[in-house]
Amino acid sequence: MPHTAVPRPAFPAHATTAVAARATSLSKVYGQGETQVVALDSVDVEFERARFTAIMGPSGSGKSTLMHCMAGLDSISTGSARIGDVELAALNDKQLTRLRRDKIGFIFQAFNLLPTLTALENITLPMDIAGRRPDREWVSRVVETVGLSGRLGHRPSQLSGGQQQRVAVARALAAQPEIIFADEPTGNLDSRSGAEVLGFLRESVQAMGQTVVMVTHDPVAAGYADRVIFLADGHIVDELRGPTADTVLDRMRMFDAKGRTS
Ligand SMILES: Nc1ncnc2c1ncn2[C@@H]1O[C@H](COP(=O)(O)OP(=O)(O)OP(=O)(O)O)[C@@H](O)[C@H]1O
Repeated sequence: MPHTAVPRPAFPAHATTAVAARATSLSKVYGQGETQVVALDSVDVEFERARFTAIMGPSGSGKSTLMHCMAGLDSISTGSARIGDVELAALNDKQLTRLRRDKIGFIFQAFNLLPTLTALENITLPMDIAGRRPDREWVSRVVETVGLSGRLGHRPSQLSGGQQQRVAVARALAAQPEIIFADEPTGNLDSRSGAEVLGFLRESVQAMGQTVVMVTHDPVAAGYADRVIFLADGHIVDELRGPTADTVLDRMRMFDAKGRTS
């Protein structure tokens, strides 16, 4: 389906790149000596702009580590992690904080909303902190897309889990980040609310040209993505384009069978 071109603000240096984020020979080692764990072992991956990528793999395979390293939440050991053309390892703490604030959106399993603020205040909070004036038209479009129009004055405690997660999705989308990283964003939701949230993420990619990278264990969630990459033992072992829940499940079964026979 064609993507609607949406004017994007602020980051002309990246506007021509088709890749929103890239890892090259990225390794991450925790600890030293006997307790050393190689969480990522020379990973090469590109996250294409205006695409929805899911990261899957067994527990401990390195999914969260990859996401945290790419999002500048964790340092890398060797190799390279870039957002657009920016090499994360070259930034000092202050620059990294600014990059995360200005260019990256986060959606976590816990919604991380501030209880004393309304839904709308939560949505615009990152921009308020950054001293950026929210683009009202854009925020309205996001709010409408995620179906929150009638709930903007509510505080998180007055919203259902699904609605709270939609606020978290809207908060990530409203600032028009270069890339959104989502860690099990539907893990705490019932299947209907989860489907809604995934539908909104899908819509944000398709209609708004957003780039989304999502860690998930759920083949149904991965079926909303354009592409699934599979991690095992800190390596990317496979990828699937145009996945469906069934093809993802088949691929996972294949890995399980291999794991049992090898
Ligand atoms: N801070 C840390 N210190 C030491 N080891 C760590 C740390 N964080 C992660 N690890 C190890 O790195 C490996 C990869 O962990 P990671 O959390 O990335 O896996 P995951 O695929 O996200 O797992 P899960 O699906 O269970 O969340 C694991 O062996 C884990 O124990």
